[in-house]
Amino acid sequence: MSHPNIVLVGCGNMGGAMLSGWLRQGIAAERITVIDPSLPALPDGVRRVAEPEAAMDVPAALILAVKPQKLAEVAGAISALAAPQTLLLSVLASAEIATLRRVFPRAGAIVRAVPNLPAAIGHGITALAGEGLSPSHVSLAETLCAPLGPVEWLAREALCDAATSVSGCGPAFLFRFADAVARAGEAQGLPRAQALRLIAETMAGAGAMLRAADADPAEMAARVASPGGVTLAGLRVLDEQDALTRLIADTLAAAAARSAEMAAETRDAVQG
Ligand SMILES: NC(=O)C1=CN([C@@H]2O[C@H](COP(=O)(O)OP(=O)(O)OC[C@H]3O[C@@H](n4cnc5c(N)ncnc54)[C@H](O)[C@@H]3O)[C@@H](O)[C@H]2O)C=CC1
Ligand SMILES: O=C(O)[C@@H]1CCC=N1
Repeated sequence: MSHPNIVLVGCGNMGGAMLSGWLRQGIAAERITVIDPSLPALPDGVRRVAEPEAAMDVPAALILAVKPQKLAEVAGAISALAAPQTLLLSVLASAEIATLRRVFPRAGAIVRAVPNLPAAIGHGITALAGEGLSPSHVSLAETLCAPLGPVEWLAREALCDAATSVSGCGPAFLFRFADAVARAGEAQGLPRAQALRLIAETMAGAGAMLRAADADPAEMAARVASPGGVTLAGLRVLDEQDALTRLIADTLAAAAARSAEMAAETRDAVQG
């Protein structure tokens, strides 16, 4: 199979996870160039430059993985790399396709991706959005994101804020939950490290069951809770006045609102 040539702009947490995934998937290192002024250490064969060079070939895929605040700064330097034969794939939270189109007017197609941190170990999930894409652009976007874990296409770009709040930020919310459980377990006498091992495996196991089963999470909880038993006593606390549901709704609403706000900031920075 011939591999696309790829230019990755920004090789931190997310760009680094994507790069590892492509190499694991068998994409030849020689086909990949990383542009990052911090010049991170890279696997053998991957080309590394601090800034774009005049003689650089136009890539089949240009991946943007810098912080959203850097978009205006990087765009000037790399916009020539996004040509009509190029798929621009951006993982920037809150950079709208219209904003990206404004700074990359010649790009053949633009896809907005919402990945998450477990991508670093191949267990992420990536939500994608794009309009008017050709089958080959859809296929290339999926090839680029598949090494990170499953890929989901969103029905419309406007759902990116919601996807960011659910799965983009989701690992942070679950890490907080694990921390709270470990603290509570510790208060009941368990060593913290052991409490963390217990909750980490419990989250992984419950997640695997949720993914595999055709059941609703409420039914899954009911399978754990024996009538008059221990789980029910705990669930009553979570369910009292919908405490957990309301806390999570407020948490995700705050994240989605910030995502929309950042989209406006990024739009303004680019227009500025
Ligand atoms: N970390 C996460 O869980 C998620 C991150 N994202 C998005 O991924 C993007 C990257 O986030 P992280 O990887 O966490 O950030 P990071 O800070 O780990 O990586 C950013 C990289 O960009 C590089 N960089 C800075 N200026 C540059 C320039 N002018 N040209 C090229 N490279 C430059 C930095 O040296 C760094 O290596 C962000 O836009 C974020 O919204 C999206 C979903 C989840
Ligand atoms: O916190 C952020 O802005 C990014 C987007 C989702 C996860 N990290």
